[in-house]
Amino acid sequence: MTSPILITGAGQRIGLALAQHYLTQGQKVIITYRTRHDAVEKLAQQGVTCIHADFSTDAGINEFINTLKAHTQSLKAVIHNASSWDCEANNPDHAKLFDNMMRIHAKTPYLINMQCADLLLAYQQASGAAADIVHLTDYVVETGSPKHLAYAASKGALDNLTKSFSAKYAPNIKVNAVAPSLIIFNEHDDEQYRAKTLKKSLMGIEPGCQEIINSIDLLLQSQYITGRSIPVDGGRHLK
Ligand SMILES: NC(=O)C1=CN([C@@H]2O[C@H](COP(=O)(O)OP(=O)(O)OC[C@H]3O[C@@H](n4cnc5c(N)ncnc54)[C@H](OP(=O)(O)O)[C@@H]3O)[C@@H](O)[C@H]2O)C=CC1
Ligand SMILES: Nc1nc2c(c(=O)[nH]1)N=C([C@H](O)[C@@H](O)CO)CN2
Repeated sequence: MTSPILITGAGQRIGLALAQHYLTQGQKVIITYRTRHDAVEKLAQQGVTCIHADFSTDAGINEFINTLKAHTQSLKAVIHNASSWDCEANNPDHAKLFDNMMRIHAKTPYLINMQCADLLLAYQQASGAAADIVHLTDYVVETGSPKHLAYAASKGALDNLTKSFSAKYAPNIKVNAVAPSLIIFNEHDDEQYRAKTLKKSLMGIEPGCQEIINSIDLLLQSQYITGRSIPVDGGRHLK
């Protein structure tokens, strides 16, 4: 049984780099995308199962889960990558912002993990190896964020779900998190913001997606690590 790896929000940036990495390794890959970027077309041409999913409503989450189950009977891993880095300054309706952050960063992974565990168990029973769930959280789980309060709280909820799901699903499914700080800038980030951000870590670099790929590969290759969060933050906690 060649069980696929599911990566959510893989139409661009880190999720796309992950999809390309596992595709190159000959691994079956399923991705979700919200916007059909050109990169999604290319992934589809390369044999990746690309499922449209908008996790901004409960119905959208449930629709995706039903579509996923129509595409596969097993999963080697689920990588919860889909995310929206929204701030209070740009979202005056704070109640709506809070709901949106919690839905994309906590409710979506929660419902997928609750309703798709059977697919992960099918992989474990066929292979004898534990399946994997990986949550992409954020360094701000440790510190909070005065400019992204709802975002940070929702990533904190996802960090806590890592511990709960690890205990719930062990030993057949391992559940871990990767907690990045700066990995890649956004195109609209100006020079002042980039310079300020680079100074926040000891390493002082924009490391790129390979750092996340390396961290997730470590988790997928382990048969022992579970319930943990790998910080990928350039020593920001010591600055
Ligand atoms: N980039 C960085 O430096 C850092 C990243 N992280 C975390 O790493 C992960 C990947 O980061 P990055 O690649 O920058 O992520 P992006 O900001 O590029 O978002 C990834 C994808 O999530 C999708 N998405 C957003 N909202 C929804 C939704 N409601 N329904 C479905 N899909 C949605 C987006 O779709 P669309 O293409 O339609 O917009 C996008 O393609 C995220 O979890 C992020 O929080 C943490 C710290 C630093
Ligand atoms: N979904 C996203 N989450 C985050 C992003 C991003 O671009 N998309 N970027 C960051 C920053 O790089 C931050 O870690 C450093 O300023 C945080 N989360």
